[in-house]
Amino acid sequence: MANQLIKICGLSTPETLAVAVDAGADLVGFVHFPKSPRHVSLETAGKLMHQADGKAKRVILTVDPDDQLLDEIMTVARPDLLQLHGSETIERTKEIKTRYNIPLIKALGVATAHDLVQAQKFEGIADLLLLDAKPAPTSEIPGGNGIPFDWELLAHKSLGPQYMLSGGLTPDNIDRAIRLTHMQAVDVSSGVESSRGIKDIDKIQTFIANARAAWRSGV
Ligand SMILES: O=C(O)c1ccccc1N[C@@H]1O[C@H](COP(=O)(O)O)[C@@H](O)[C@H]1O
Repeated sequence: MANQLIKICGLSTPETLAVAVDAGADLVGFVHFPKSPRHVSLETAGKLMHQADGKAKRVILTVDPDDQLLDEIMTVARPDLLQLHGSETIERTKEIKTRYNIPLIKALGVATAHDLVQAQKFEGIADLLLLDAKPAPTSEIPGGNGIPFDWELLAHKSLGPQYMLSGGLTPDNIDRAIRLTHMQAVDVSSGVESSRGIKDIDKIQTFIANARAAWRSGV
């Protein structure tokens, strides 16, 4: 994979997937979590994955999956990477890595500097550590809520290339987010939608162009 990574998550149609891939997304994500407005069945995910084969790395996002679901994901959808976006512990993450031997993205909620210390404990266990805002207590879903956390927490850190920034990123704020945090990997879902769960072609293209421009300018 490239040094700088852009992941477009929550894709659910062939048209928007094609736009993301053509615009240069490095990773494309499919959400398999029934409470999400972006949920796709594993059969649909499998078809979308086939479409993106060889063009972008394909990610299935799940929340606290048990082994039965993971077995199904590996057989039916066959992703390149698995995103764990629940409260999977270090032990559970290690167990999944050992059992399935697949690159893992582990999402970690951030609200304070202490959360970054907690996130660092997953270094070397998951392949990418996705820093996301913590969901509101009333939220139905643990991510994909379009909420940013305080990027100033990352401003004077030099986190390695295994860290990925997410949470409330948009085409309008991605330049500032990259300049402030110096992150080399970013992930977006809500910020490239016209309404909840509906991806917007222009926003996908602009997000990717703006992220690449920020990195090109030397941050
Ligand atoms: O997108 C979802 O519906 C979703 C559901 C359950 C867990 C995570 C989900 N999305 C991920 O959340 C982050 C941030 O998203 P946003 O850009 O703030 O909307 C991102 O990694 C999505 O992949």
